[in-house]
Amino acid sequence: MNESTDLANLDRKILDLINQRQRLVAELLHRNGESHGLKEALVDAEAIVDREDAMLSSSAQQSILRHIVSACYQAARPEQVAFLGPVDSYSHLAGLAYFGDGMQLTPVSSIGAVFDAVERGDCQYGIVPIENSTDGRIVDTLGKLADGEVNITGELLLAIHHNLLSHSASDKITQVHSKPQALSQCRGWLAAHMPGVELVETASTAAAAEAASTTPGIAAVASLAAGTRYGLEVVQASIEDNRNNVTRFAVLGSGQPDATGDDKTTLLFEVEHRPGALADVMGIFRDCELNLTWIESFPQPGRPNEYFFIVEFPGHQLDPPVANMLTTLGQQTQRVAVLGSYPVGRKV
Ligand SMILES: O=C(O)C(=O)C[C@]1(C(=O)O)C=C[C@@H](O)C=C1
Repeated sequence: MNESTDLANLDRKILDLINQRQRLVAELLHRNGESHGLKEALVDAEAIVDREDAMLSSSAQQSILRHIVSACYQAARPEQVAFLGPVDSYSHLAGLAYFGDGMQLTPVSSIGAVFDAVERGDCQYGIVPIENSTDGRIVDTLGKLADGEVNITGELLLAIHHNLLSHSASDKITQVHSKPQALSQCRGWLAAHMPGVELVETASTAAAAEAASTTPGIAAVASLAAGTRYGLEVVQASIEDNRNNVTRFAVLGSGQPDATGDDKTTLLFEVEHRPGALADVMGIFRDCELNLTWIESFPQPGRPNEYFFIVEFPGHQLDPPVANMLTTLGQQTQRVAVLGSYPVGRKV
């Protein structure tokens, strides 16, 4: 037997095992219904990747397992994830990294449409950017989260490296297209290297790459994957102003994930319009020893000078310190809504 036959035999065994696994998933879903969904299965799969003896890195093992887990679920019970498209947007790349490519990822045309698809039940999950390390919060996402129709069920932190992509050489570029957040993350580089070139806002970075592919003189700020898909040249790679540029994505769904021991909670609250109201709420977090990792204020539509607040802190809403804090907060604020308690996300 030569090495290539050995390898082919191993591959057959791997496929047999995956098929065996798929049948087991189908049986479990038939018996237990919705109680153990894809999201929980992905969390379980991550937890078993801890093999010191393995030659593959733990991130490679995780990525292989994620694809197998999602392909098995997809075959047993097809589910869809809505994302801001077209394909090869950063939201698409985040969806692939989180769910694996066995899952059906469905492009829609705006962040609002991702929420709508999950609310209507057309898609079981959605993935949306929530915060960028250079540019801050993503307003469209926070506005829709405040409606409270869907939950955050997970998160993923994606390293973002932008590229200037075009059919034209840099001295022939007359317009640079991209989503406002992406243009903003590169504003220093664009001011230094493309002075006087018109900046045009698009619905997504991948939509910008599509536009650049059809019109000479247009360049896009987008992912390398989008450049390859649309046959564009890389005029300049890594043009983000901050080398550690990271966007945090929220995974939307209708369920409430169980506690895992390494969770965080995203919370929305509204306080009375009176002196010290916000300080009183901060005192509740202090007394319950909950360390805030994010705080955002957001204007109340149609109520000048009034705001709602979104905060995040470690812990699950069913953990006793968090549950106690929620009871007190409920008594002292006008509105409290847990937007999600979910496992702390990994960075890819
Ligand atoms: O336009 C895209 O490719 C997106 O997925 C959206 C988005 C965003 O709005 O933050 C996501 C990540 C990057 O920060 C830039 C753009």
